[in-house]
Amino acid sequence: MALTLNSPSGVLSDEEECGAVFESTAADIGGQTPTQHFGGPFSEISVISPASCTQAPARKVNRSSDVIKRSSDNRTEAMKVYARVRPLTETEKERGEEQGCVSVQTDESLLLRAPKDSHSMKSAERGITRSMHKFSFTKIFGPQSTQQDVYDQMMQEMVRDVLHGENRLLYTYGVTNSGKTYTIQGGGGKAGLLPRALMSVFLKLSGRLYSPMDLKPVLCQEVRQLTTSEIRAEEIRRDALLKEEDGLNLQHSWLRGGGGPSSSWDSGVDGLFAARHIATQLEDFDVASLEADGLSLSSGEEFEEGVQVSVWVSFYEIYNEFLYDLLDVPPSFQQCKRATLRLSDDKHGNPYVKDLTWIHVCSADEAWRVLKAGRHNQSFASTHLNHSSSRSHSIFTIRLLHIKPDADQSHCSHISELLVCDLAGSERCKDQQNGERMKEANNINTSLLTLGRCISALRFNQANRSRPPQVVPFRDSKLTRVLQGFFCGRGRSCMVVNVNPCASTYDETLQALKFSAIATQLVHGPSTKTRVAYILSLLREQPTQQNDSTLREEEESYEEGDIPMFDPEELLRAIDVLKREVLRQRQEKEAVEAAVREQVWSEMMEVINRMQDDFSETLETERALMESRCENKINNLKTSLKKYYSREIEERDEQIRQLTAALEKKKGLTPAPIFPPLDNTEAAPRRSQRVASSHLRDMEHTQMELNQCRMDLDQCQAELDLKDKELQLKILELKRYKEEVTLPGTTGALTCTADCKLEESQRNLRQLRADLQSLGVELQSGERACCRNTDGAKLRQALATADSTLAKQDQLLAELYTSLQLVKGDLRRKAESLRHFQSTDPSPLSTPSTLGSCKKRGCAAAVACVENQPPEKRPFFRSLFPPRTPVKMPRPLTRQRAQAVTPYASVLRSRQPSPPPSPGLRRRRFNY
Ligand SMILES: Nc1ncnc2c1ncn2[C@@H]1O[C@H](COP(=O)(O)OP(=O)(O)OP(=O)(O)O)[C@@H](O)[C@H]1O
Repeated sequence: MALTLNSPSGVLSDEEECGAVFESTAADIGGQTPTQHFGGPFSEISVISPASCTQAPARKVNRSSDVIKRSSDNRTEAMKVYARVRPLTETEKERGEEQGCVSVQTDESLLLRAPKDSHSMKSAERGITRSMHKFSFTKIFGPQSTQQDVYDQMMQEMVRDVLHGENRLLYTYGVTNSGKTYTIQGGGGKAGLLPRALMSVFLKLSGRLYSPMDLKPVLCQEVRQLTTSEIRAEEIRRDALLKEEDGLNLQHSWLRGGGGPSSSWDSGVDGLFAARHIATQLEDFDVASLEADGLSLSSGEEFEEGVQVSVWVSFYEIYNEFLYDLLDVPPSFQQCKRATLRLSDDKHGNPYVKDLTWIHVCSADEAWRVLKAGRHNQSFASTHLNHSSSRSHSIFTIRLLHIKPDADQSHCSHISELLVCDLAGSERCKDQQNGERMKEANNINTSLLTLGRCISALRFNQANRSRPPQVVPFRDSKLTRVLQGFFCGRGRSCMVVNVNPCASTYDETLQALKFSAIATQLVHGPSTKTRVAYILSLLREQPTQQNDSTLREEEESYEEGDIPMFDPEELLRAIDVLKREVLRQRQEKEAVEAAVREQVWSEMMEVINRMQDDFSETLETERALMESRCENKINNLKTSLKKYYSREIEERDEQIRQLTAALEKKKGLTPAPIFPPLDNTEAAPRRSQRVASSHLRDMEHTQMELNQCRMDLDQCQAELDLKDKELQLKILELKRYKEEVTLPGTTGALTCTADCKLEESQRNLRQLRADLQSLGVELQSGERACCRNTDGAKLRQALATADSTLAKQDQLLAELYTSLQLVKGDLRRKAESLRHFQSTDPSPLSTPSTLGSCKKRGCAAAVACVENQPPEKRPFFRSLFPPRTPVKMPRPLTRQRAQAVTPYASVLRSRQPSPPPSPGLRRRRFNY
């Protein structure tokens, strides 16, 4: 059972990160399909060289945007990897190679099943690997796909891009005998991609071909102006090559007829020979008969007005890690040693094949004949898998010089090229019986392995941009050095994986597909013209009238690494470019910084919001807790206050009831309860109601106290009236005493009675004063309590009236005392005269009783000496607080007796024992 995996290759958008599948195994053994993803943005693949070519030293190449109207290189694109499965031949079917090990499931999905005798199946049976593998590609061409299908869906776009001035690379990869050469060049009467591309190019360039040979490509991608002699030499070279190709065709025909010896030449390395007669597989089909592809490139539409294109081709091979020029015609077909080519770097670091032969071609037929001539020089060998197996990597290049013809001197404005690389097939070395073939296989595998390592390193660097980059081993093989530019931004590449469906080559096919899976991870970055190589390309010497020798010297100087002198204008241009680059990079960094800041800000806001929510929750919990605690405290306080005030009110009500009872008892009435007993079972009112009722109760209480004070005052007034009456009576009694004293017989008795009455009056007065003092204290507190009430003024008025009354009474008493003193003095005189009279004339009046009474009078006189002082006139309230001098009481009144004396005293006593209110209570009562 096969599982469908992600389709990675070629379907990544520009902005997508590479999440492609490397390979997958499936499921017939019950394992879950493992996928390997490679992340990381592939914004660019290369920074080494610019996408477009460097400029020729000999000509001032205007690479302005008017030439390149279409620039698809300004965006990233995943590397396109195609797969092509060739059909099985009848022979292979007879050998039993058809075991269904390769099957195309969809246009993008290829399934490999390990055949029973394969190494993979053995490993799968041991549980090491899986028996099924599934691969995804940009597009899969099955066995029924024609060359035209492959060209239309794969090559056509590349040709168009090259015509538009871009660089493209097409290379085939696969095991030997898988159809690589067939795909590139064709076979069996079917033209491959290359002849079709040539045909397409020349069809599109019809009417725009630049026929003179005066401009020739040199170095990596530069142009040199040829002299007339050089042009002649180039013409001779081309004609010779075409003639050779014609001759080879004749020889080929003769050879195909079975006559003549096969020619071979020394490849130049260790006496290896390439079997030249094998190079007869390329069909001699007529490229001119090829149909024009669907690519519409109407004249004048895609090119700038006046621009013409000069087409040059080159063909070389990498054989056993040596480069051979396939267009360098040997002097004869005799055995000779081929010259090897050198790989060099220009001053910008771009590798190029030194002394490579470039042939100017004016038609597809000429180009095709050149290719065929070169192919006759290519190294082939007959292996046990392929009787005409390519033993080298062949690279055919079509280079287009975009030229603006000028009356004086034409100049090249742009160069683009198409590289078509037919790689040698990988194979097992142990299968090779021949030592040469084994060495070839080793070198082929080594170079292909290096290509795989380079792609892996590039993929790693793209996927892990934050980590230190891996060194890409381009220099480990000639093949990777030649192709390096296309992996580093010079242009885009396209890979065709040819699949041999034979069961016997299953293991090698699997390895090739795994390698291609790595390649699908690569992304081509934008080839900006602000890269280092491009900027350096601007810093070149201004071409002057350089002749050939100068150019040759210059070319040599590049190899020697000499530093040329730069033109000031070019330097200024380079500075402008650098400024723009700095600006661009700054904008990029700012965009990245803004994105990072945005991300950090959003994350911080998330954290802050979370913290805020947590704090709010905690705050809410704390608030609820505090509220419940405060509620409990308030309830407790309410309960305790309620109890306290209930007790307080009950006590006061009790006191009031007692006072009322005492008052009513005095008045002879039945007491009625003023306040009903507090009902504790009532529902507790609300706090505001409680406060209001508390205030009301306090007001009522104060009102009651005022009423009580008023009653006390009335009582005092009544007592004072009573005292006044008693004083009037006493005055009358004193008058009577006077009258009695004037009578000798009754003087003593009257005096004693007057003394007694006087003493009693004095005692009553003292008691009255003490009571008034207590009343004053009470009134002061009542006055403070009632200072805000309207009744306070009345109370104060009443008190002032009482004060004046008492002052009058004091004055009256003083006058009474004075009168009494006079009476006493008169009595004493009378007593003296009486004693004198008795001593001279004893009389019955001198009885012991009389003496006793005299003694009593003497005592009374002594007491009178002390007490009969005139009372000090003081204000009433000051008199209420006399100095605490002990008063000598003739008959001291006990407290109980004082209480029992008058009801007013009992009223005062009832107000004494009340405990002082607590400060809180006092505040509560008065502070509102
Ligand atoms: N799509 C195809 N349709 C028909 N025949 C094909 C196809 N592909 C390959 N062949 C045939 O298979 C044989 C081998 O093809 P080819 O020589 O191109 O393989 P190769 O991969 O280039 O081998 P090597 O790497 O050894 O050079 C040829 O005879 C070719 O005609």
